[in-house]
Amino acid sequence: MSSFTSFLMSSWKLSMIANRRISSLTSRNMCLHTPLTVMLDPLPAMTQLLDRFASYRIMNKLQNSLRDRGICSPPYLEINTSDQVEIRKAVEKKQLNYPLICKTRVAHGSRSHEVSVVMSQFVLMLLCTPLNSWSICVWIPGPPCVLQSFVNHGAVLHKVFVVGEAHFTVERPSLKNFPLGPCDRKTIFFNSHEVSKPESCSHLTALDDNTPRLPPPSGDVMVALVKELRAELGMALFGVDTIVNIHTRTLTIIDINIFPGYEGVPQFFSSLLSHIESVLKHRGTVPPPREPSPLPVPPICSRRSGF
Ligand SMILES: Nc1ncnc2c1ncn2[C@@H]1O[C@H](COP(=O)(O)OP(=O)(O)OP(=O)(O)O)[C@@H](O)[C@H]1O
Ligand SMILES: O=P(O)(O)O[C@H]1[C@H](OP(=O)(O)O)[C@@H](OP(=O)(O)O)[C@@H](O)[C@@H](O)[C@@H]1OP(=O)(O)O
Ligand SMILES: [Mg+2]
Repeated sequence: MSSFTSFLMSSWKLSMIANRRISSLTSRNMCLHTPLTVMLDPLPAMTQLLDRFASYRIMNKLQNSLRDRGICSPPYLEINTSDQVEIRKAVEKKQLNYPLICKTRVAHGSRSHEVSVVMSQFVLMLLCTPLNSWSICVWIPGPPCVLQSFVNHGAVLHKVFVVGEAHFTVERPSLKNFPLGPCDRKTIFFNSHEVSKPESCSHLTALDDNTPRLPPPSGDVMVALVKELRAELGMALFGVDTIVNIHTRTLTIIDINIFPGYEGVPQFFSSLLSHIESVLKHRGTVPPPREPSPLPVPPICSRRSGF
């Protein structure tokens, strides 16, 4: 790793540590100094979703409690190293399936939506070689990042927008199906906002006409997912991105977002007002939301500890 990259990594780690301290101090201070201030969502709960390592652990934990409802999240690995042998071993041990989708550890911000789909072990290695210190200039995700098994889902994303007790599901374009298993296709690089915004129109989302369309996920399953996630996160304003596996029909969680855009939800403003009214009405009568609990640490591909 170049000294420049180390410098970036150290700054980022420091800023993450500082952010955590600031966010916990800020929320405490705000409540102490302005007792009339009502926090709609606790800052520590929001801060954890800036880090995909944390949000993927939550998704992984959730699938244990929701497996009976046919909900899961794809297997993934936290990557903290450029050591190719170590990464290859970890991918094999965790039984991740190619293609693999690679996302930055930091989940929000302009550099956080550069994603790649890696088709084979060989290309995966290239991504993680010193080449990547150079490729940081074009923002190809490299360590720290997550590798997640790609799930074929017929190019439809079901975005769930949560506002307190209410939630709304909108369909968005998404990545098309790819052949399962390693193959010698080139790695695909894209920005998530080019494929999954309402107006997105990309060759990466274009399906053959004869690809069957799956029915949308059942309302009951969505209710169960949102209920569990609200309790787990201790939050009321967030988004969860889901897809339906075309082979198993399982509802699959791929991402959780802090206070998303709610685009395509005309009821957002009225729902937010109802939520605020409800929060004010029950103020002091309900226990404060849970602090984020320490999560079990999954296999990490690293010789260093995280931050
Ligand atoms: N495991 C997966 N299997 C198949 N497709 C996936 C998977 N993960 C992500 N995708 C595709 O990649 C897109 C971007 O992924 P993701 O939502 O994790 O990125 P993001 O940058 O956090 O996006 P957003 O800004 O919407 O939060 C998804 O909308 C979906 O099309
Ligand atoms: O608000 P911004 O433009 O910054 O973008 C946010 C975007 O909201 P938008 O819909 O208003 O664009 C969200 O999209 P939807 O889930 O709602 O589709 C989601 O992608 C966030 O990750 C983005 O936050 P960022 O990572 O950039 O901080
Ligand atoms: Mg996201």
